[in-house]
Amino acid sequence: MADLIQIVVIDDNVRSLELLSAALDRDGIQIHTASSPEVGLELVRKLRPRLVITDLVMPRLSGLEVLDRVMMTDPAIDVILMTAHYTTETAVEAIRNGAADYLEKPVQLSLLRDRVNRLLETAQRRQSALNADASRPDVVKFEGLIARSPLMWDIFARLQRVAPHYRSLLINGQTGSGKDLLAQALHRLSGVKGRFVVLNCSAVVETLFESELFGHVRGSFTGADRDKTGLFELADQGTLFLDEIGDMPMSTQAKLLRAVQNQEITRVGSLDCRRVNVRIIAATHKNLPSAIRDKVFREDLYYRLSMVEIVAPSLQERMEDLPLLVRHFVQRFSEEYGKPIHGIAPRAMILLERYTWPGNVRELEHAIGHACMMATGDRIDVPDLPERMVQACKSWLGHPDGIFEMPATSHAEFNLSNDPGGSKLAAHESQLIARALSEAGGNQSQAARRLGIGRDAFRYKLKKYSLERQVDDFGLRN
Ligand SMILES: Nc1ncnc2c1ncn2[C@@H]1O[C@H](COP(=O)(O)OP(=O)(O)OP(=O)(O)O)[C@@H](O)[C@H]1O
Repeated sequence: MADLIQIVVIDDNVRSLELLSAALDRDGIQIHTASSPEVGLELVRKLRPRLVITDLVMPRLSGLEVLDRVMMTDPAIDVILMTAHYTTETAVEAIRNGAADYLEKPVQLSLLRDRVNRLLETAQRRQSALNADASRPDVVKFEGLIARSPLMWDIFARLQRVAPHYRSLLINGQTGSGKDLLAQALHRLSGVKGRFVVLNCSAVVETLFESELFGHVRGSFTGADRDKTGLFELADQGTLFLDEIGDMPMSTQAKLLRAVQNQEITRVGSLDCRRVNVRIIAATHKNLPSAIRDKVFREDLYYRLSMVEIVAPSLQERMEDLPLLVRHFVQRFSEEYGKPIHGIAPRAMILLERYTWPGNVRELEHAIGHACMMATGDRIDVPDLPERMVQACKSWLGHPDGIFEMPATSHAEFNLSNDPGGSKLAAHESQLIARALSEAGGNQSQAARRLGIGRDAFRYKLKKYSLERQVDDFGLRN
């Protein structure tokens, strides 16, 4: 039988304890209650529960102190705080300090059940994504984002935590790293009823910014031949995503700040204020603190937006996600183009692993799209990849046509239908390296040449697959 999930509930109001326990009671869960924070913390130390739900205001020890002590005991434990005095600021602050969620009292029991189930489910899926068979797309997907790296699953957990509470949020990350997908995920997770409205700030002419954001009335400027609804109004009760916020002119930044703070807008050429209820997600690949120093970005707007900041990691920082992303894009494009492409030749996969991906996932998506279009057989090979990448790779390999000289089929087969995320490829690659070394009698330069890769690349692979001992067995020969 699977282990029961342990939950500790702490509240000095016994009636409230009973209600919460009854609401959460279901198969697979064991609930422990404590009517004082001290007893609750003792239970936490003894049981190491999956989740702690605690009241914020209690005699002797507040919920925030309980949160602190639980984090010290085991930061992996999720803590939900409950308070009768909910504000966005305190919620965000508590989440910054490590809380998993922050609920208003009296707690709506269906909402509590929903949030608890989501937390438990994400923890479970994170575990599955990090472990074993990551080839199942449902296991390695979170709101449309594919990942198995701990870095990304930490971000997914943060998204889930802040989504119900944030009013404005900043996503920072290199171009093509998935900022747009993260913003969409946040919008969906926030549960707001309104639309997800996007403005790409780098695509708007300076003079039209205000009218885009706030709308205008007919006749307010040359060309304004009818009333126009601005994006703030379109996003009412929903989310406004301001992509490339670093490209917004200073004059518009001041007006944006006012609109975000007051949740009020005025159409250009009108005197009427309109109330709106809009959440703002801003994204940029720029370094905003340095833009503030250069006086092209307002500090007050930055602080407002970065109340919560999410950093999207580059693909280089999470290369363990590469095989999954390759699989995903090959599947997508082979369906799109109606071609029976089932995999990628090992030497092409090696090239993808060695490339530095300055354009991140978008560049990978384009590379695989290109390769699927070019492929003549049932799998992608090096010549199918964009020429620019192959050229870049040739120069690192130090042997102009080395990668082409490697056998395309021999030892390794990256097959989409049965390879769980590249582990098989790695095993084959390590065999290939070991064999080349043995055939070259332990001479690394020769073995590298046989494989058509540079010495540094060869050394890196030796280290990666812990094959250095094999070199020692031959004695060091170069
Ligand atoms: N984790 C992921 N799983 C699947 N697809 C992804 C992932 N991350 C990014 N993509 C895809 O890569 C492409 C680029 O992603 P996205 O537009 O979200 O990046 P971005 O950081 O917003 O880029 P830019 O800075 O240029 O606006 C999109 O087609 C997106 O679907």
